[in-house]
Amino acid sequence: MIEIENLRVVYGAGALRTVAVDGVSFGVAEGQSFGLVGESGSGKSTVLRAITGLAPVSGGTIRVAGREVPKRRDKVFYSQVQMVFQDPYGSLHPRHTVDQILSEPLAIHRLRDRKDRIVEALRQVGLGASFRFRYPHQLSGGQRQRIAIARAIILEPRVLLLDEPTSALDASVQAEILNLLERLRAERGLTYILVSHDLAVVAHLCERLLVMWRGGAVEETSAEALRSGEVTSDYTRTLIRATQGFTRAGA
Ligand SMILES: Nc1ncnc2c1ncn2[C@@H]1O[C@H](COP(=O)(O)OP(=O)(O)OP(=O)(O)O)[C@@H](O)[C@H]1O
Repeated sequence: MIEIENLRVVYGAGALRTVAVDGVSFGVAEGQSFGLVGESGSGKSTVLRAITGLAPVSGGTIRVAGREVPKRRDKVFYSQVQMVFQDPYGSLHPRHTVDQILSEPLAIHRLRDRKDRIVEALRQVGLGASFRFRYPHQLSGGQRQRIAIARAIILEPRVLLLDEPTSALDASVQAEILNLLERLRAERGLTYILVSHDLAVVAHLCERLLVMWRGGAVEETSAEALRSGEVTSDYTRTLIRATQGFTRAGA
């Protein structure tokens, strides 16, 4: 479903030039959940932003469902690929109701039956129809993230790019959102790429993952190998040790 080959992303120029991602390659089969892990600044978010057209790709190729993505991502791309960000408050327009927030992608894609689609998307994320008339500040953090997920699935995409989707939430709400994401993937055959600094979250949701360091790929491995410690690189071993609670959560 997704093929990334030799991806390179360079921000800025001159003294401000930063090579954020260099020579990263991986593939994700349809229906699979793939994790990107690594310390802060390793380039995880940049990979997602490059796929969705929010970061400057200066080398390599990105294919979605066999098609190389066009330089300017088009409607076909956004009907296949949607992104969920870490901070649901920042990503939802504060003066728009849930109805307006969920209507926007439907209007852009000229889809009919908007009310029915909105009520159905709310149902899918476990919220009732009355939530249509609320503003983001009238929602809890978990409900806001459910709205962000509803907005991402309302166009019925095949791929969700999840950038730290539970990091801003309390532990109990985190678990609810992870369960919701797992259920949606199972029901809809969605393909996920999940960025998280939390190895327990990645091991819970993903079968395979790529460990990144300073913009490069350290190793591709499985959640199973993470849990049992059967990884090949010293860096991954250090990352496992540094992640507090991982052994507990993964045990
Ligand atoms: N818009 C930008 N302009 C310039 N440099 C950027 C920009 N966004 C990210 N970078 C740089 O690119 C590198 C990778 O950042 P990125 O956000 O992808 O890392 P990350 O692994 O997702 O980290 P975190 O978990 O802290 O978000 C960092 O050195 C960062 O400073």
